[in-house]
Amino acid sequence: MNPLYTVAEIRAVEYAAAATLPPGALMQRAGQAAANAALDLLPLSTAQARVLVLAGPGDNGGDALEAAAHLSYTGAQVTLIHFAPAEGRVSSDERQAALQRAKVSDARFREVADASIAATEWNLVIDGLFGIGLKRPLDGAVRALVETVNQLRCNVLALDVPSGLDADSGCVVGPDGVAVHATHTITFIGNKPGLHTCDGRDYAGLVDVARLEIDASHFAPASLHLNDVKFFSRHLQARRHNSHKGSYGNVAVIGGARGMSGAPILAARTAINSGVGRVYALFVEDALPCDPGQPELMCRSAGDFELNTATLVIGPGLGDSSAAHALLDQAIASDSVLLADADAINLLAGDAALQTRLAQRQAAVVLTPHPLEAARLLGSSIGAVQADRLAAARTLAARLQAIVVLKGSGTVIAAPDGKAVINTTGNPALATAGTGDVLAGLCGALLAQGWPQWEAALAAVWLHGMAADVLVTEGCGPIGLTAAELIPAIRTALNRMVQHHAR
Ligand SMILES: NC(=O)C1=CN([C@@H]2O[C@H](COP(=O)(O)OP(=O)(O)OC[C@H]3O[C@@H](n4cnc5c(N)ncnc54)[C@H](O)[C@@H]3O)[C@@H](O)[C@H]2O)[C@@H](O)CC1
Ligand SMILES: [K+]
Repeated sequence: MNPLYTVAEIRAVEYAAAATLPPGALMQRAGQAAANAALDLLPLSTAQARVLVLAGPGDNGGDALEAAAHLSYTGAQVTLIHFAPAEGRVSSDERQAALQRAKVSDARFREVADASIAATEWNLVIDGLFGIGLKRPLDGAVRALVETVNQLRCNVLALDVPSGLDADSGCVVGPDGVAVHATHTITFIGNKPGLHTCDGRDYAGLVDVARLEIDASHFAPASLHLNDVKFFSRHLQARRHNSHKGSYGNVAVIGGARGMSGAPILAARTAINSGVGRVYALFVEDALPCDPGQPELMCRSAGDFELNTATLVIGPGLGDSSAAHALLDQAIASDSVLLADADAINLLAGDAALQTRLAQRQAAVVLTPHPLEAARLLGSSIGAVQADRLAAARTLAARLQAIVVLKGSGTVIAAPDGKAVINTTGNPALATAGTGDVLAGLCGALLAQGWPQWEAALAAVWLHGMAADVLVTEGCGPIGLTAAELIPAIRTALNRMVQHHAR
């Protein structure tokens, strides 16, 4: 189910597989797969197609050379920019063989200066500059070339990884780095986390995996996957006729410092629209008498509530007052399932003893930090969290013995045992105020309806992103989508999924 592999794991598979195959077989298969992917992106009559192939100094360049030779035999007009290995470095044997094949093909080798890159109407660019062997930021002539290619308006097919992107972390390498902006990526042997999180989604475009016919026995079990409905679909249960509101749990959202009452309202509205039997909106200060837009919510002062009677979603607009701190303390001490978001995470970051007690809780805990909140908890910086989002989420999950949902492009969900998932739904419409409150309310709703914490987190993140994706296709975003608009879209997505999956 959509496993993801680190560079070290891919190298191990490659090493084991290569030992059982004729020399060069994997590169030849990669080149053939790349050519096939390129043909899918070209006009039917390839004779007129102009293809620019960039071949770097390593084996990623070898894949590009193989692909260039194949494409030239289809009649495409292939221009090849070839970077030889740096002085003192030798080509692998398979790369040398690929170079010979490209040289005897109809592909035309050109220097960058003679290729009229910016002035030509290319049908496709193939990026085979660097793959998983990238070691440092792109600079010099290669950087200038990538900047020129990024100005072109045609499709760009990256081989294995868009050059300049780190395959493990999804970061563009370097403080002021550049990377190829691909519209499509064909990645080899196995899928890679860096194509799906941090900058990855912006640079990789549509990702396809070419396994290169490697036998399954060479792959170790993966601890990292892309999110998939199959991971949580068995919890999408049809409702029984003989049920009542007590059958679907209680959620209490705790937050709403002065001036911040919208945050718990958004979370609470999401919870009631996601199927919870009873939802309380609890305010640390100045409780609203009711929510006229959602009168089903019970609005109360947080201090008067018996915390053991509901799944607790604490944090939206909670603030950092001593009353807020005391509420978090009591919530952690309660026996209830607990989701901590936003200000609850900030308060936790400043109180090591509370973190220890959170880690020792018997009842389930889910945390939903964005990168800054995660950085506060880790005592690091946003830059450090984003540089390795998987490590940040896994470290927090292990330390706090909680499911951690590290939000952002390619949200990472991590468990204390190290397993992790990267989400695939969602889009930049979610980069607006209140969407985190909606996610917290949705996840709390699933927890209150009896979902285990891991599956609740996976489903909540998936549905939240899917609702945004549907709204964008309807023209409600990505510009100007509001968090409240997600709520009915989440309800529709949840009901459709239950209709589809439940027995
Ligand atoms: N070896 C094999 O069996 C296979 C390799 N494959 C391809 O090989 C790739 C990995 O090949 P390599 O390990 O040679 O690595 P790359 O081709 O990604 O690049 C490594 C080369 O680039 C240099 N380099 C790294 N960063 C640089 C930078 N910023 N500026 C200038 N030079 C830089 C390195 O010194 C090295 O010479 C994969 O991504 C994949 O595309 C595939 O063909 C599958 C099979
Ligand atoms: K590449």
